[in-house]
Amino acid sequence: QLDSTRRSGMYKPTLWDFDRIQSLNSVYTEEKYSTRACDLIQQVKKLLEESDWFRQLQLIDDLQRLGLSYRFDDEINLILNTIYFEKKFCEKEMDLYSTSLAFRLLRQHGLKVSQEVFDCFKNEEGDFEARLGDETNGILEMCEASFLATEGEETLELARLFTTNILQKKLDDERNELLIMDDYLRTLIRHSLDLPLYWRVQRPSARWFIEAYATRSDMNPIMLELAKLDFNIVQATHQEELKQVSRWWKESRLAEKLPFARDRVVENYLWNRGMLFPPQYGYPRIMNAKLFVLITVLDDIYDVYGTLEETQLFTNLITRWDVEAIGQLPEYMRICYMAIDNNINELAYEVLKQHGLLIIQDLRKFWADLCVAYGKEAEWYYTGYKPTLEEYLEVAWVSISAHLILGYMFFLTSNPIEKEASQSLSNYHNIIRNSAMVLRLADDLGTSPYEMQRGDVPKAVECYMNENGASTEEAREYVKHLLREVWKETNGERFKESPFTPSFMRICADLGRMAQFMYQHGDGHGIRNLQMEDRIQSLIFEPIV
Ligand SMILES: CC1(C)[C@@H]2CC[C@@]1(C)[C@@H](OP(=O)([O-])OP(=O)([O-])[O-])C2
Ligand SMILES: [Mg+2]
Ligand SMILES: [Mg+2]
Ligand SMILES: [Mg+2]
Ligand SMILES: [Mg+2]
Ligand SMILES: [Mg+2]
Repeated sequence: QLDSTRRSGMYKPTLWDFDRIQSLNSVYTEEKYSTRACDLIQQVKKLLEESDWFRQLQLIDDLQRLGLSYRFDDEINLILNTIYFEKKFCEKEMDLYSTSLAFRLLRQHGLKVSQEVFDCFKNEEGDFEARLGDETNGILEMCEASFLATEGEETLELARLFTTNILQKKLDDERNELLIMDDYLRTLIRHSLDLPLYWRVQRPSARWFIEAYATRSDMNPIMLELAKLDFNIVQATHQEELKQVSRWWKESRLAEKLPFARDRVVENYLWNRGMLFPPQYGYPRIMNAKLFVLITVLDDIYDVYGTLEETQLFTNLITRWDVEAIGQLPEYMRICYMAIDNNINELAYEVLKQHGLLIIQDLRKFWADLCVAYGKEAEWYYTGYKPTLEEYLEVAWVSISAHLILGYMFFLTSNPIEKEASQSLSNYHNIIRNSAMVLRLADDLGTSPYEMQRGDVPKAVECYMNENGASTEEAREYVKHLLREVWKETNGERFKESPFTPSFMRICADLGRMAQFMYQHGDGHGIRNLQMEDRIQSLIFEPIV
C-alpha cells in the first residue's frame, strides 16, 4: 500500500478523463474534405508559380504562419534556393521589411545569408538609424530575423536590442494613446515580444494566426479556406491517435497503481503533436506519447515519491538491466520497470522488423543515462548539496530526458537508419545537447516555483541565485540569456556538416520549441493553467468553424 508520509507533487487529477477522450469524433475524417483540400492545394501551387519572387516570399511567410507550409515543401524549397543562388534580393535597394523577411526565410531554410545585409541601415557610428523606428512592419520583421543569429553575430544582437526597445515603446505609447495601431499589427508585436516566431512551433500558433489572417484586408480566401480545412483534417487524425494512447494508458493501470504521478496523457500527446504533426507520422507520435507518459511517471518516482535508497536501487538495476533483480524492487517500482522494458521491446521489435537493426542496447543506454542523472539529482536533494549552475546543468541536460525522446524519434522517423547518424545519436551530438538545454532551461523557468514548494533539487534559477546571491528576477533574466545563447548554437549547427537529415534536425529544434510553448505561461504540463487548458481545447478538441 502506498505510503502517505512521502512528498506529494500536489498534482490535480487529469482534466480530460477516459470517456471524454473516447467520445471524440470529427466529421473531417470524411473523404469529401480531403478531396476539397487537394483541390485548394493545387490552386495555391498555381498562385505560387504565378507570383514574382518577393510576393512568393510573402506567400511562404503566410503559409508558414497558417501551418500549411508542409503541404508545399518542394515548391518552397525550389523558390528559396532560386532566390538565394540567383542573389535575387541583392538586386534592388530593399527596405528593412523586405531585407528582414528574405533574411529570416532563407536562413530558416538553412541558406546562410550574411548579417551584412543589415549594414546599409546603420549610421557612421555603426548604430541603426533612429528613423527606421517609423517603419513598424520593418522593425517587427527585423526583430523576428534577429533570432536567426549564430554565435558572435554582433549586428544581429544589436538588431534584437534595437527593435525590441522600439516595439516595447510602441506598445507603451499605444497604452498612453500616443499612438494608434491596427489590431493585427499590435497582436503581432505582442506575440513577437512574448515569443519570437522562430521559437514557436508552427502548428499551435496556426490556430491563432488563421483567425487573425481572416481580418487582413489582403487575405487570400483560397489560403484561408485551405488553412481551416487542413487544420480540422489533421486534428481529426490526431484525435484518433490520442484515443489509442488513452486506451493504452488506461490498460497499463499506471495512474491507478502510482497515483502520486502526473496523469497527463493529453499533455504528453500534445508534446508529440507539436514536435511532429504531418498526418503520416501517426505511429511515431503514438509511440513517443507513450514514452512521455513513462518518463513523466519515472520522473515523479525520483522527484516526488521514491526514497533515496529505493531510487538508488532502481538506478543500479537499470544500469545493469538485470531483469532477475526486479524482485528486489518495491512493488510500485516493479510495474514501472516492466512498463519501460515492454516499451523498449515494442520499439526495438518495430525497428528489427522494418530495418533489420537491433537497437535494444541503444535504447537501454538512453534509459540508463536518464536514471543515473535522476539519481544524482535525488542524491543532491536528500543530502542538501547545492550544486553550482555548471555542475547542475551538466547533469540536468540529461535529466530532462531529451536524449531519450529524440533517440526514440530518430529510430521512429529515420528511413533508412544510417549507421553514422546512430553513432552520433548515441554520443549525444551537439544538436541533441542543444535541444536538451533549451528544454531544460524552459522547463526550469516554467516548473521550478512549484518544484521548490514541494521539495526538489535546486534548478537553474535557484543554482544561479545560490551561487551569485542574485534575486529571482535577475536569475530568471540570466536563464533567458542562456536560452538565447543555446539557440545561437543550434542555429550554427544548421549551417555545419551534419550526420543527421534536415527533418531530424528540425524535430530536435521543435522539441525545444514545444517546451517554450508548454511553459510560456508557467507549468503547462504538471500544475497546468488556464491558458494551457484553453490551448488544448482549441488545438485538440475543437475544430475551427
Ligand atoms: C516531458 C517532460 C519534459 C519530462 C517529463 C515530464 C516533463 C514535462 C518534465 O517534467 P519535470 O518534472 O518538470 O522535469 P524535471 O524538472 O523534474 O526534470 C520532464
Ligand atoms: Mg494522478
Ligand atoms: Mg520532476
Ligand atoms: Mg526530475
Ligand atoms: Mg521541471
Ligand atoms: Mg556548446
